[in-house]
Amino acid sequence: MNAPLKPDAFSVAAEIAQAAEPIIRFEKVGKVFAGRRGQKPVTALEGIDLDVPRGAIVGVIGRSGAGKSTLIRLVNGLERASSGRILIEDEDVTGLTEAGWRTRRRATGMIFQHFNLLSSRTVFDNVALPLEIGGTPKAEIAGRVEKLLDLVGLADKRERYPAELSGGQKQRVGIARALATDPKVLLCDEATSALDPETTQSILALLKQVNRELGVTILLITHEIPVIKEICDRVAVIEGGRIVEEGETFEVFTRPQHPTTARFVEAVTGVELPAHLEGQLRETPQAGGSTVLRITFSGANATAPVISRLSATVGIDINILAGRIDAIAGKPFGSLLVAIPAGEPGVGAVLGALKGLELKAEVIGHVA
Ligand SMILES: Nc1ncnc2c1ncn2[C@@H]1O[C@H](COP(=O)(O)OP(=O)(O)OP(=O)(O)O)[C@@H](O)[C@H]1O
Repeated sequence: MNAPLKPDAFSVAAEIAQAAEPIIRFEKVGKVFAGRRGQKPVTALEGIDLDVPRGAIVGVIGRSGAGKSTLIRLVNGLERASSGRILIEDEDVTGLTEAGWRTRRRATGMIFQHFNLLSSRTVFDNVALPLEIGGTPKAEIAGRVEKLLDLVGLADKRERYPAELSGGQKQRVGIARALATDPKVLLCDEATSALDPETTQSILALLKQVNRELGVTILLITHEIPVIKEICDRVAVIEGGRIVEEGETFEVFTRPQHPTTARFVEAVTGVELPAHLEGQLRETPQAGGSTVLRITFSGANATAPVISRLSATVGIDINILAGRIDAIAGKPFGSLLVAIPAGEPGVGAVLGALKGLELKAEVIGHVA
């Protein structure tokens, strides 16, 4: 009898390839809307190259009119690409017929900003709808819907109508309905934009649970950077119909390359000087004054007692002016603004010690 196969280098590599394999791939995708009544055509998307790895949560962020809705609508056939190709699970969907899309959409759930529930149907019947349309037997539908309502925490609301629910509860129904056909991909179109911050957090936690526990890949579009920070493994920044930056959320947030990205992430990573000091900031050191440094922490360093270590190493007083520590895609990241005595040896010694601790530091100015 053959010995059971052990994992070898090849199967490990295959597993890694599998993990990175895109479930959705955009290849040079463009979308031009024909101009209406003598208007010029509108180029909504141009040269979009984007991979959505299987099992990941990928966010696309951009301002109003950047092309986000058009991009996500291409993935379930609500819009058709004008150029390029879109592959879903290796199937080129660019030229699919409407009948082809009907089958394909069963593998792609979608949730919406305004929930799009049927007001005349109960919670149970809203969730059951995609299964009824797909011809699932009634007995099977009941079991499936019960499970989904348990998952989204609405088992006790099954006989309620949408008008009797809060926004967060409506979105939970939307999520249950989108998962009814057991899709591999969930598309989220500004799913939390109509919700208050606390409800947003609970819906994001549910989406993360759906991703991690059911293995559903999530592609979401949003104009809210906290949404990306909270749950996305990867982020693409879109502007004027083009992706201007794309990568792992933590990398993009901590080292933004494009000015648009920098502006977005500033809102969640930036730290500002107190107003009374901001006005006093000068480019040159002031005699007897202080130098203001921005220190950036990430990963393991973000939770280390850096300031006390630094103070002990260089033997000078470090005054904390402002700071923020947060988690980006689950990893700690922080910024501190500190003041140290101006001139040498203080500044040089502190910068040297920070480098030794693998922390990023920059002088942002001087105060009297
Ligand atoms: N059906 C359409 N016909 C003509 N132009 C369109 C159509 N749909 C979108 N556009 C245009 O395409 C561009 C991108 O629009 P899109 O709705 O994708 O942006 P968005 O980033 O989702 O914006 P918002 O957040 O405001 O919804 C805009 O200039 C928009 O006016």
